[in-house]
Amino acid sequence: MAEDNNSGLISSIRAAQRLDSRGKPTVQVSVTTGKGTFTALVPSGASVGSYEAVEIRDGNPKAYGGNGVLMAVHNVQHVIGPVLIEQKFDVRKDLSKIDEFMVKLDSTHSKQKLGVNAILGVSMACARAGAAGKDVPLYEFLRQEAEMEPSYILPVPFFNVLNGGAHAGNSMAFQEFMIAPVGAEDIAQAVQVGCEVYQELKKVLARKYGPSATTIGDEGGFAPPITHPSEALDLLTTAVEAAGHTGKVKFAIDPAASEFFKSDRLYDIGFKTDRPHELFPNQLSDLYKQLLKDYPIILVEDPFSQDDWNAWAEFHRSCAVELVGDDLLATNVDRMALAKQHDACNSLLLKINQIGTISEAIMAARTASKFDWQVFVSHRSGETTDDFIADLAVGLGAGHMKAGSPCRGERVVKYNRLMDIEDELKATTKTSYYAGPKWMNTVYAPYLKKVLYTSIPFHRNGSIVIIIHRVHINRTQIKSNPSVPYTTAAAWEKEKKQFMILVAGPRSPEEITLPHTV
Ligand SMILES: C=C(OP(=O)(O)O)C(=O)O
Repeated sequence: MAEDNNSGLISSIRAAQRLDSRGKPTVQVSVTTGKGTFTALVPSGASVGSYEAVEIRDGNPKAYGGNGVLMAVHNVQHVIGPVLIEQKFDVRKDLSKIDEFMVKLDSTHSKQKLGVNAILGVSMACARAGAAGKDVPLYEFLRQEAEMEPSYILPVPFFNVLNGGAHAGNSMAFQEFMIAPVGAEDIAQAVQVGCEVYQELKKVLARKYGPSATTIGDEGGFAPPITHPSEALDLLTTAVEAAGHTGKVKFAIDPAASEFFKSDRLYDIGFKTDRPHELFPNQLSDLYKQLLKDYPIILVEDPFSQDDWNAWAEFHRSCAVELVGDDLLATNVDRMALAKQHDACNSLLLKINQIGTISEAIMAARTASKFDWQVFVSHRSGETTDDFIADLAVGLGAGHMKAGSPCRGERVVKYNRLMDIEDELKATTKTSYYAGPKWMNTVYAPYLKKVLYTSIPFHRNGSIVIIIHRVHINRTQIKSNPSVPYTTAAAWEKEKKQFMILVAGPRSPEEITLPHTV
């Protein structure tokens, strides 16, 4: 019994200043229990939204240009650590209590007193210690914390292969151009497809712009000398074709529009050049709609600034695409409630350091489910070699995750972890599947009433295809059995009398025509 207690009780919490992928200091936290010592590293963003929790930097110009995090390290070791240990929390079952305790200890809305970089490190390390205490993998621990179904969805990886915006020194205003191998069979194949397209893209860029165009941005994507988004999407189209993966790969964009929003409601997509190119929200919206028409884009993140509610709502009303709120939502349930009121989006970008504790991130994911939104798990541009978010994406059954390009250690560590999890799950009798079209339930829109968990809706032959993993029927949550997907209209015809399902991704059933075969 004593040993059992030791598995969950914290005996020490230590912190140290380490580096992130931009060579900027970050916080490392190590939590020790009877099961060992469990360490976590905290990520950091560049395009940081106004509603994010606040990280503490020392501001001493003589050390790391003011970016040191010794104060946050001090807060972990001398403020949070001692009182948390005193509480005798059991990390196996008390993660939400631990997180709540730290939130109260900080007492500010944005965690600016102790620093989100201090609090998050403790929360992550405690989750790891909790998993070890329960003798389960981290994804399983997080799944239980989130009270998810006991089946495992391996997320579609969204590789950010062309970088712009605040993440690269080129003239491209839009921050991210992602490829999503939705047509792969499993994670291993998705990673292979992503890598093959990435390598072809490198050759295409070298041929077109010379070898210097293959230098990379903060997230490991290339940063060629291009300015218009259609140039980027043409390059992706060519690379996908050259890699022989046409049809298997869809695209996603993150303009990160708060970065080029000007106070007078204008967006300047020339902001990285000496020639301003200012657009009103409706003009920017038209540009996106044209891109959606011309390319197989299945997801758009932050197309407008974080407070431009009208632009978000209008775009959401008029476009059948996964519309993700990043700066807009800041992984914050209050912001999510506001967005729901405005009907501004249909998907949550989930970044753990935007909110600052794992329990609050899980609550944001659960709130997204309640709203019938998608959850898109995300890294930060200033990442670390910590692979925590791969387990989180599986634990939450999020269906998709972005962690940059398949290049640079801090990015590939997440994709490698997903492949490890997949291998591990395949070796068990547990139900697991890749959130790609192999498991697609293709159904007729008029019969769709409420989907709780889908993968990303995507276009095929001019129609929108939705993968349904979990649905609500008369308020009862049921799982679609992944081994028996509704692959034909006839199969669905049989089931539709029992199932009333509502489309979560696209705007409304009326706007959708679905094909009836996979
Ligand atoms: C990952 C992103 O970048 P950053 O971490 O700089 O916010 C993003 O904007 O989605």
